[in-house]
Amino acid sequence: MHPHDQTIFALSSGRPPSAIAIVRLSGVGAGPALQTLTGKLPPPRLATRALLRDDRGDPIDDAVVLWFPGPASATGEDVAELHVHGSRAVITTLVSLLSAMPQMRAADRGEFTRRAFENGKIDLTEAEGLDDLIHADTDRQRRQALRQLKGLLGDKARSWRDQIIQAAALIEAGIDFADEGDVPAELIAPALAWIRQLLAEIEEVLAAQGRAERLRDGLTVVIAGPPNAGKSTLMNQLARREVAIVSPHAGTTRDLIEVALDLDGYPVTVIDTAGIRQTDDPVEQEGVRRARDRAAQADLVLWLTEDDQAELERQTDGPIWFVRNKIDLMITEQSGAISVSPESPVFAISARSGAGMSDLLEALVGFARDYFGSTEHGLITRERQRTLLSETAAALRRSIAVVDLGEELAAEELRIAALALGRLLGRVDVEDLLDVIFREFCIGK
Ligand SMILES: Nc1nc2c(ncn2[C@@H]2O[C@H](COP(=O)(O)OP(=O)(O)OP(=O)(O)O)[C@@H](O)[C@H]2O)c(=O)[nH]1
Ligand SMILES: [K+]
Ligand SMILES: [Mg+2]
Repeated sequence: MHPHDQTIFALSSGRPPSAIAIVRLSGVGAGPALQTLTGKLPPPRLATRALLRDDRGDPIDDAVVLWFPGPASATGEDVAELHVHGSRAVITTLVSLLSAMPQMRAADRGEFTRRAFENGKIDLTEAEGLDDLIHADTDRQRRQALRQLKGLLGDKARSWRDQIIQAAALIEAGIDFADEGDVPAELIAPALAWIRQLLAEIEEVLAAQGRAERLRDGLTVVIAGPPNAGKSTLMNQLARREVAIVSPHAGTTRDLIEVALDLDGYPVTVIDTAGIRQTDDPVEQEGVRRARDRAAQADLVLWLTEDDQAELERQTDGPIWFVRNKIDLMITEQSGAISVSPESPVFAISARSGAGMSDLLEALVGFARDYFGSTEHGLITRERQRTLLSETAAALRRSIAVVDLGEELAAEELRIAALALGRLLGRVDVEDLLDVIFREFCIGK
């Protein structure tokens, strides 16, 4: 336990006004605060109606309060929740009353979760899962975050760490036995077999990753092409609202315009760009420069033109789909996927009428499916986790490689492997890291 002398509080629900607002408190002062506001402590873990009063005894609000005495609470400390009416006036009054109480202050970002972590309620991978869950935009992201929150990676890491420590103990026992000469092979062989088995498991998890990290970040699709091709019109079609200005004037779009889409559960960011052409207008030149830059970093470029002879400008080594627009103006109106060659498909659409859009959307969903792959079993969702797991695997590999040179060297590598897993779980020297991780959280979480 890391007892904090400060009690923290925060508005844990969204921005007021709202129907109901939840103010959460954690720390030794949570009980006294509840008592001061309501006159008495309610029974634990039971939603209880109570009239909140200020320090002069004037009523603030008719509320529902909850009392979770520690350590059986979310943070491991005493926790109180005040469910009040979500008006700015009620919340302001409540916050100023709480702030005036001794040893009581507003919580930093993620501070409730940090206390839960410090009190051993969750490990670091679960904290990361919690953060992902709060920020999940799509269903697939939500499911992935929930897997992490359930501690699947944490459970694995804990079990690997315990086994590595046991394998190291086997080897070290051998070293102690062998006062002179070599450690008996009967002790080393099973330890080595065990390490190989663990290495294989970790490598399997590492191989399945990458995809899961992608799901966190999403896929970027850039719409590029010559001016007036209808890029902004297509953008609006995909977004199903008027995010970008459309006009017959060539050079309308200058800035990059982004929308976040949920394509069949996959998070996709679509970016509309300035029409690419030679121009003397310095503002438009800057727009063209940004368009080229962004296209070069895209996971997929939709090169939109209204002329099927048009030159495709290749700014990226990545995939480019050729999309011919304004087919409503053509005599032969073939719409949809014209060529289904997977490397360079060609589509014909009318961004204005929507003709051919369903084929294009279907192809985009297919692209997203391939890009993200099967994420159902991905356990790693962050660079931090991948780096530490790779370090673990590397140390295990080295321990196998050096065992012939000396058992002490192998045991040392195993300690390094166990340490990396300890960091993954947040058990060892991660103090500096904690600030970085929890700063990303919401206030009140
Ligand atoms: N007939 C027809 N007109 C279209 C279609 N798509 C876009 N337009 C028209 O083409 C003109 C240019 O459309 P925008 O969406 O502004 O084109 P843009 O590529 O974003 O243009 P810039 O931002 O200037 O590069 C507008 O007048 C649109 O209404 C289409 O499918 N059919
Ligand atoms: K335009
Ligand atoms: Mg435009």
